[in-house]
Amino acid sequence: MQVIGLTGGIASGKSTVSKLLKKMGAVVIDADIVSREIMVKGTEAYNRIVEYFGKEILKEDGEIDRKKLGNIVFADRKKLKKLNEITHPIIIERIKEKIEEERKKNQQKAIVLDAALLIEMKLYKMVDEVWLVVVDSKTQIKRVMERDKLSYKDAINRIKSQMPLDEKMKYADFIINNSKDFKAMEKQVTLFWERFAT
Ligand SMILES: CC(C)(COP(=O)(O)OP(=O)(O)OC[C@H]1O[C@@H](n2cnc3c(N)ncnc32)[C@H](O)[C@@H]1O)[C@@H](O)C(=O)NCCC(=O)NCCS
Ligand SMILES: Nc1ncnc2c1ncn2[C@@H]1O[C@H](COP(=O)(O)OP(=O)(O)OP(=O)(O)O)[C@@H](O)[C@H]1O
Repeated sequence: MQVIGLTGGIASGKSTVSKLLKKMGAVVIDADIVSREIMVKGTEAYNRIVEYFGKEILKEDGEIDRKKLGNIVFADRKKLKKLNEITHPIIIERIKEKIEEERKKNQQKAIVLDAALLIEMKLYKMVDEVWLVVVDSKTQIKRVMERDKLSYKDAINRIKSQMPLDEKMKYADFIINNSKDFKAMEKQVTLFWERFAT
């Protein structure tokens, strides 16, 4: 079974595109969900994160307060680097396993790996094609601010913590422009999917 690596900057529309691909018959592996699963209470990642960031980042139930941790790491490059060092090797291993599990089941038309950091984490090496969702900078800032209820400055900080779009473009086999409405995006995705799945 072929694997599509779906990537793009924060709030570019990856989840929106992957929902559509799911309807069309793909199974989706979401790297953000994997990143949540590998740091629940009691895991190796959890222990190392608490050791480095302190108990202040925990909620009352002892789980990691992701909003708090996000606010810390997206404002401090060194701390983000540390969080990445702790989590990325574990996320990569878990994604590899998930791809293998889906390959064995062989129930869907394709596997979609939805990962904002597909290039940064070198996950693109595991996929057959890279699809990049792009959005113009103004629209991206607006969507981040609205969806995540962030200030302009915080939205910019998050966008800047990722690889610049022109760098990502070098790795892309196909580019989905999501600066316009849902319909315009759907049209492009349908065309790419028809070519891919037939
Ligand atoms: C910082 C954390 C706690 C914030 O959690 P939160 O639930 O608020 O956000 P969520 O995980 O859903 O991520 C939302 C978006 O933020 C961006 N983002 C997440 N992690 C990173 C990172 N390490 N570097 C740059 N951007 C990131 C992505 O665009 C992602 O889609 C969380 O993102 C995290 O643990 N990140 C480290 C693991 C990681 O790199 N995950 C992304 C795998 S592709
Ligand atoms: N074409 C569009 N027109 C208007 N709003 C859109 C469009 N595509 C996506 N959005 C909205 O923009 C926001 C970001 O989209 P989405 O959550 O799919 O991005 P993402 O790339 O998965 O984000 P992240 O990297 O944070 O996981 C959402 O609120 C979504 O509803």
